Amino acid sequence: MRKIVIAGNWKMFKTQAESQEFLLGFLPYLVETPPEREVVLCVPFTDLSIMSKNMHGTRVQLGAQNVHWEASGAYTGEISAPMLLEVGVRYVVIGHSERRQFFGETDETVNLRLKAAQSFGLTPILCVGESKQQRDAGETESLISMQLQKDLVDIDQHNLVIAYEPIWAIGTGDTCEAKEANRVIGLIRSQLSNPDVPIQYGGSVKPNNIDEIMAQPEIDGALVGGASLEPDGFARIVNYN
Ligand SMILES: O=C(CO)COP(=O)(O)O
Repeated sequence: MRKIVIAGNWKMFKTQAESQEFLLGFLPYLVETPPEREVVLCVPFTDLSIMSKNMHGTRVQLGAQNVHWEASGAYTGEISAPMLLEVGVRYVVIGHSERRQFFGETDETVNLRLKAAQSFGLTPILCVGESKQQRDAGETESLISMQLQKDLVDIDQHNLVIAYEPIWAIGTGDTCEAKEANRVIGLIRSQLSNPDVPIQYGGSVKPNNIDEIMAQPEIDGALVGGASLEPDGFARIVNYN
């Protein structure tokens, strides 16, 4: 049985005060969430500590949005795995397309970050996916295969989540058709040594499309951006039918 993981990625949204207001609205809905679903909130670094304290004893797991590959060192502006562990982080998003696009992340640094996260016991959520241009050029399959090949060198596939996030579907309202997401995710699975790795879909996941997405046999969860910022909407996603 593959694990279901529904994760919110808040990106660069919510101050500490706003994060606490979210929790107050969101936590009560979890009484309806089937116990086998893992619920994760990947929040800005500055929210981690207070979220950790106030999520203690709940079923929500804490996630970060990036991690450096060294445990410590002269890396201004970076955060290491031991620092995340100390504040209660369990998951970390790695290789998000926004990191690759705006902050120069390469498959090589993504691989280093994955290794560091795993060596400290964090579960990475590795993001892969093609741009519109790559899709239109018929390069979706080859691009994703290459990302997986490079990103997963020496990675333990028993402590890993993968998110298929087509870049053209992120923040656009232009969701990848559920059947197409299912097809690509099946393809990703066929390239893994462990076929039980949970593989999420991400890109304009909303309360009104989550049921169809989660009805697909290959899709094991969602990585949710904009719709995870609002307690009622994210609760509807977590409590999909
Ligand atoms: O990038 C995403 C999650 O990591 C998806 O963002 P949206 O859900 O806002 O499209």
